[in-house]
Amino acid sequence: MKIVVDTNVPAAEACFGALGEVIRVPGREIEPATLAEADALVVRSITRVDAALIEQARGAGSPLRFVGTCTIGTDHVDQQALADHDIAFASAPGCNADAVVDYVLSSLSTLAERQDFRLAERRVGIVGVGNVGGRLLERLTAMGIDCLACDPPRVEAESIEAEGLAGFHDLDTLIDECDVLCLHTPLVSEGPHATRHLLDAQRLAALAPGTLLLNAGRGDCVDGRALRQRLAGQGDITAVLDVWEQEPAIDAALADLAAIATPHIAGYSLDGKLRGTHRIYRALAHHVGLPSRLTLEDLAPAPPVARLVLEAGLSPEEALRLCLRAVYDPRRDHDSLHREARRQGMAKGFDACRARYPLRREAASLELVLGEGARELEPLLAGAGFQVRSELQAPSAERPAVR
Ligand SMILES: NC(=O)C1=CN([C@@H]2O[C@H](COP(=O)(O)OP(=O)(O)OC[C@H]3O[C@@H](n4cnc5c(N)ncnc54)[C@H](O)[C@@H]3O)[C@@H](O)[C@H]2O)C=CC1
Ligand SMILES: O=C(O)C(=O)[C@H](O)COP(=O)(O)O
Repeated sequence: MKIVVDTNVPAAEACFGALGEVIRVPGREIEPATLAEADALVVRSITRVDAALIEQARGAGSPLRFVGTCTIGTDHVDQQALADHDIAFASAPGCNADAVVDYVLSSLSTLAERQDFRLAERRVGIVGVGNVGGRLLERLTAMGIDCLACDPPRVEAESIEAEGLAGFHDLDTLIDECDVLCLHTPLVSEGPHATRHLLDAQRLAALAPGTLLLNAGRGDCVDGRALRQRLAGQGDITAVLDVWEQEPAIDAALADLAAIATPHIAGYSLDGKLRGTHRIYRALAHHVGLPSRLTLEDLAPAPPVARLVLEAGLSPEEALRLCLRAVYDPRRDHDSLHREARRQGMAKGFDACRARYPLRREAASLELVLGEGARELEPLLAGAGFQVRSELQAPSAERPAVR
């Protein structure tokens, strides 16, 4: 079996090599000719697996019978076209959701320092309460932060009482009542809950001065032109943008105006990427009737920063920021996007940052040991997703490296 795999998929040789011959191809270079002899295709989100790719590959005799994307989002895959050609499909729901939540928490904490506010005094609106938004809601609530949630498709599909969704609100209520708006919606082009330009010019104009807008869903969910105009004109709101229209050739002027601008890496923890690879490895093995013996734990190395000891002297805000930055500091990715864009132009720079992404682990991989004087930080830091123990307890027997 020949398996074409995007070069940005980690551990592909270890996983897919056990099932067949692995052929590495950069995601943006995958075209019909690449699939001439491929039985399986494994991508991330930058490869458009559309009807044209499938029809031309099949027309030229490609034996393709499986496509897997090691990502949460599936908007780059035309699933109907795959079904029409009897090609199986798998994705990796939730694989990097915790990494995105780390990104959000660390970005908010960084802006709280820069703009001198206390996160605990802000109300956060979460739009799209699935794997990412749901975990964000859980962690923020556990940290004692007031949140409002918006997810009309869920409210419509589920029984409100049974699922405890009574506290959900519509988007315009979040816009009116929240200081921070976090977007975690998929890109849906059609239908009653379409998300393309969900934040359009009108909604962007309705954001109160001082609002902090964070988009880590899909770039097309926000009207980038209107956002650029609001930021350039009034300059009274703050934007944290990880996703963009027309990646990788994104609007450089918008990137300059964003307080934190990153190249679609919110989910780029090693843990998240390995979970994605491993899910697709298992799906492909199942599809071809082979055993999948490798476990996720086989793939993940020990985290480089395994433990921090906190003693008295830090405010809750300082402690939170320090611990979040020990796993992820968004300023690094913001700086590297701007540096690489200056060096090689935006499109190449954007992709270069993603291709050479430094090692990053998730909050759950870091153990925090609280000394006597730091005990009161426990609810905040455990709520933020760290493993927390007090000095007097025995060390935890086993570290959950990747789950
Ligand atoms: N920036 C990054 O690196 C990453 C971005 N993503 C993006 O985040 C999206 C969300 O990820 P998950 O939470 O794992 O997906 P999910 O499918 O678990 O949840 C998405 C939620 O959005 C809701 N939704 C759909 N349309 C909506 C609308 N019009 N208004 C409000 N809510 C709406 C859905 O009902 C669902 O509950 C992915 O589809 C992907 O596009 C995911 C991972 C990494
Ligand atoms: O999982 C998703 O959905 C994402 O957005 C990915 O984390 C993005 O990673 P790439 O596909 O751009 O490598």
